[in-house]
Amino acid sequence: MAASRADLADDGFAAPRLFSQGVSYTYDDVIFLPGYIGFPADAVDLSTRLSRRVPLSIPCVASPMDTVSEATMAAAMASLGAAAVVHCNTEPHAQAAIVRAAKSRRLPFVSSVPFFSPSSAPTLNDFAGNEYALVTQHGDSLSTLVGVAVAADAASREVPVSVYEYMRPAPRLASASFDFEKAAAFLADEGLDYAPLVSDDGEVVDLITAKDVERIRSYPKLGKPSLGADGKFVVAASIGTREDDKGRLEQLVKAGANAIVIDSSQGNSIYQLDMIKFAKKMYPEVDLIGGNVVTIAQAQNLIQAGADGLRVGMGSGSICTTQEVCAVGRGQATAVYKVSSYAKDHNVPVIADGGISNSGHIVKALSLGASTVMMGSFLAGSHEAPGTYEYKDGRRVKKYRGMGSLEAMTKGSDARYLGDTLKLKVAQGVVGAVADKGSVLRFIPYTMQAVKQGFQDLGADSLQSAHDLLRSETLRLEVRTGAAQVEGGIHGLVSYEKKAF
Ligand SMILES: NC(=O)C1=CN([C@@H]2O[C@H](COP(=O)(O)OP(=O)(O)OC[C@H]3O[C@@H](n4cnc5c(N)ncnc54)[C@H](O)[C@@H]3O)[C@@H](O)[C@H]2O)C=CC1
Ligand SMILES: O=c1[nH]c(=O)c2[nH+]cn([C@@H]3O[C@H](COP(=O)(O)O)[C@@H](O)[C@H]3O)c2[nH]1
Ligand SMILES: [K+]
Repeated sequence: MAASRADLADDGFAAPRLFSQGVSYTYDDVIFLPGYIGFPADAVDLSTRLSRRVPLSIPCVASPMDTVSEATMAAAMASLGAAAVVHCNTEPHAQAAIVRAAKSRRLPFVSSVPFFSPSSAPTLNDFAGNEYALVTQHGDSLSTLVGVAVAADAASREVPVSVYEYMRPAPRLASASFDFEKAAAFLADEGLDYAPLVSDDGEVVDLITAKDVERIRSYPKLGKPSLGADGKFVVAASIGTREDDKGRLEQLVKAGANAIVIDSSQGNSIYQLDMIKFAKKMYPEVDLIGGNVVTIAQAQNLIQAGADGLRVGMGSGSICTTQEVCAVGRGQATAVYKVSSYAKDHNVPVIADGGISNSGHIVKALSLGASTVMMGSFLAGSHEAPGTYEYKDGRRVKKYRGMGSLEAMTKGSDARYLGDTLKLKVAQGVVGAVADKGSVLRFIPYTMQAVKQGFQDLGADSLQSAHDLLRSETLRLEVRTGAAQVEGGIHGLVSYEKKAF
């Protein structure tokens, strides 16, 4: 006998019913009921939008944090079809330089190769762990390339000598517009171990080595990169809402930032509304992402002011203490669902920001209406995040800190972060460390494969299809009890090894 309509309607809750009970739920609280699989997992299309006019091929965004998003992260994320938002905890010209660096190439990395002038006498330390350095007329990227210095050659001298005594002649130059396959073919065809990359206007942008090629070849094949209308990598950048952020905004737009994120924990402020209106008037061609918001009323104000995207999440971040300190915020599943259900009617994509620690959280965020997820801790242990690895209790870790931590506030955002309005500084974030996760070029593709499998289980072959299932109330979900959450995790084993891929 076929199940009755009433039986079907009673099996699990539709989202509007679940999220209207006065309970703040987060990702782990809820679980989706499976749908019908009518297609292979590989057929799932994860393409999406960061904001109204910025398409991405995968729904991942790196947080605007100084331990997450600088040039290397931005280039790697764009080459994967995702995007990074370059943080603003630095001088405007330095932030703009990061945006420019990431946009000046088509390779999935930015190496921090040092530049020397021919007369300089660097020590091995000056190579900062790099095997090579570029020698240019004036020791900067804008002057003519005259040679390449090899660290081993510097190390073999008893005392530092001028670079020109041992530098090697500059090999044939590769174009900074070469993508990875083209650059790899160039090195192979020319039989080179390394080649400097030079932009169309003659700036020496970087150096690619055969070792880089080998390393990148060991990762999953790169997909469709995120390219803007300018044909360059999509790179976003953040600003604050102070008067001097207007100058920062101008520099970022000039550097080619494809989207601007106004970075605040509580976006529904007169300061942000004024900044959105100003930016939309001055730079109508650049997408503006407002936030953070967690309610429909907040979202409404930002959308009315002209926001092209919304960042959703308050207190959900792993390093975040806002809910504890200020008693405001919302469970992230509820926040994403509520804001998305309003923003969709205005064609404004939602970024689910914070609280992502596994692929299941990504499936949940996207199926609850988000167009992308923004991640801090998930990416901060990667090779591409700023900073160097350290050892803590025998584990290789990288520092990860909240932008509202005392340490980050005193680093640079002092003025913007309370400094000039409040005499007494109170932290809303902590400083910590996260485990080494290897390269984002390796673990993001695996994570996206897991997300595709989740979508397949739901019966959604795209983000749009997941959103349709949600809105038509075909997608069913339930709250998990504490015991159900324990059951859903690994349990009852004496020991185990957890290896995701
Ligand atoms: N997503 C989250 O839950 C949270 C994120 N954060 C992160 O920490 C960093 C700092 O966040 P916030 O403290 O919210 O920064 P914010 O710059 O928005 O606010 C800091 C303080 O400055 C004030 N302010 C801003 N513009 C002003 C102006 N033009 N004139 C006078 N006063 C002004 C604000 O009202 C607030 O009191 C950001 O990177 C943010 O993403 C911090 C807390 C929570
Ligand atoms: O309360 C906070 N205090 C802070 O100091 C802070 N710094 C960042 N953020 C927010 O956390 C997000 C990253 O969260 P995850 O590590 O969970 O991915 C980020 O994307 C931000 O939204 C903060 N929140
Ligand atoms: K938190």
